[in-house]
Amino acid sequence: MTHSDQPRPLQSRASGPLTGKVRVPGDKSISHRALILGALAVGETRISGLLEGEDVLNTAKSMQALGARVQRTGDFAWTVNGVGVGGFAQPKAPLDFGNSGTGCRLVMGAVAGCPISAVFDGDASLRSRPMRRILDPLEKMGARVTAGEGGRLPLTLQGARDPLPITYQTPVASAQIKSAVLLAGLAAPGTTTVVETEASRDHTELMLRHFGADITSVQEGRHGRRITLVGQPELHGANVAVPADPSSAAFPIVAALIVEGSDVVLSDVMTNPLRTGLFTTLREMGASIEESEVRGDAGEPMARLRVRASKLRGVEVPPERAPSMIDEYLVLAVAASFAEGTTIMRGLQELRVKESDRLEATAAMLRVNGVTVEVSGDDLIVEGRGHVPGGGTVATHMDHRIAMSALVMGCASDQPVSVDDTAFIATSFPDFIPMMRSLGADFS
Ligand SMILES: O=C(O)C1=C[C@@H](OP(=O)(O)O)[C@@H](O)[C@H](O)C1
Ligand SMILES: C=C(OP(=O)(O)O)C(=O)O
Repeated sequence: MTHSDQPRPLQSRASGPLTGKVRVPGDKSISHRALILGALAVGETRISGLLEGEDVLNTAKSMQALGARVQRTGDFAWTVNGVGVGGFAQPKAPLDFGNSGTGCRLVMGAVAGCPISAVFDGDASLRSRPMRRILDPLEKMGARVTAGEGGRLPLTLQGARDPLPITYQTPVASAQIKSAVLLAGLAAPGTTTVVETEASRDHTELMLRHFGADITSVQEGRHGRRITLVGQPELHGANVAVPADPSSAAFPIVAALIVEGSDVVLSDVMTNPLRTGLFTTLREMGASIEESEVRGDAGEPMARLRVRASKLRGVEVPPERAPSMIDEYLVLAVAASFAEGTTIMRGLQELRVKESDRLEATAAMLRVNGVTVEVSGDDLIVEGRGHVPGGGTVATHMDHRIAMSALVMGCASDQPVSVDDTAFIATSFPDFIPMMRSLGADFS
């Protein structure tokens, strides 16, 4: 487990305009994948801009424990010398993924295609999250699992000696399920197919192609995808430049929108359309977010974003947008609290199985700060009044995104907003507090 320290509370109070230019850290999803694919490739992978947050560092450690050589060569610069598809060694100790669902679930997929056994574990938050959604397809591919009730961590996964290729329809839109199946499918002969009715982030597909795999993705139905991977490729080491994480950028963006007079620039923000639902929604609410310097690397687009304080209005966010902004609803709810009018966010059932029950935790964060909010089934309804009273203490429940969202809320609320613990921010955005202070935020 990663956090045994005392909780680190913090208070956020209204400040003058936020101004300046920042680059938020590397994308978390891409960072995990670069380490894992580097470990499954033959030869050297050089990664620049890696997110050096606890979640990703735990994935790096697990790759090392499975036999890859992982080295830090400079600031955010890492090399991985891989073992080849199916080549993981038996780890000598349990693999500890801390707070990270992505690291744990993707590595389960990679291990499922190797004839080794590994124990997977994590912190109290990760131990409470569902793993059956990953274990079910991996068992179909030949892996064997010994787990506690409901397939929770800690669990032992015995990879398949002769993994079977499968066609798998994901039960929920989840890039973690899709990626686990594809990573296991690398070691299987023939083709592994994943069908999703709602497209989820496609970083695994893009990066597999970049490392030399034969993988195709075609539209399936209105919003879905059918992804087909040819098994047993020789992946070759590659260079990966990790763009800035749009899910981390979301926090300074919303802060700039709600603090009067703000003008903030964010460089290299990844703008993969399967990740930009928040930007679409904020623009519908009236946000001024200008894109320039648009470019791409290894299939991942990125841009410079200029964000200026804006008068926001309430909107309705359709359920089919959820996969492209699944981690951003917490901070969207903060923006919605400062808007004029009602914001309805539909189809948020997946928020209940993140680092915390984010649907209830978001509602509690707003309520304790004087915002009228309702959870109705899987929908979140926020009554925006153009200002937020604040004055509350937010329970973060081992969840980095609750802590950061609450601190953003305090940047413009009438009274300061307190959070009970900022320690988990280090899982995804270690420099969040100093970076926000550099823009002018008042955290103390
Ligand atoms: O594949 C990924 O990198 C991620 C997928 C999403 O989870 P689900 O696959 O559970 O939707 C997201 O919430 C998580 O932060 C990162
Ligand atoms: C859900 C998240 O991550 P994970 O599933 O990797 O724990 C997140 O970062 O918001």
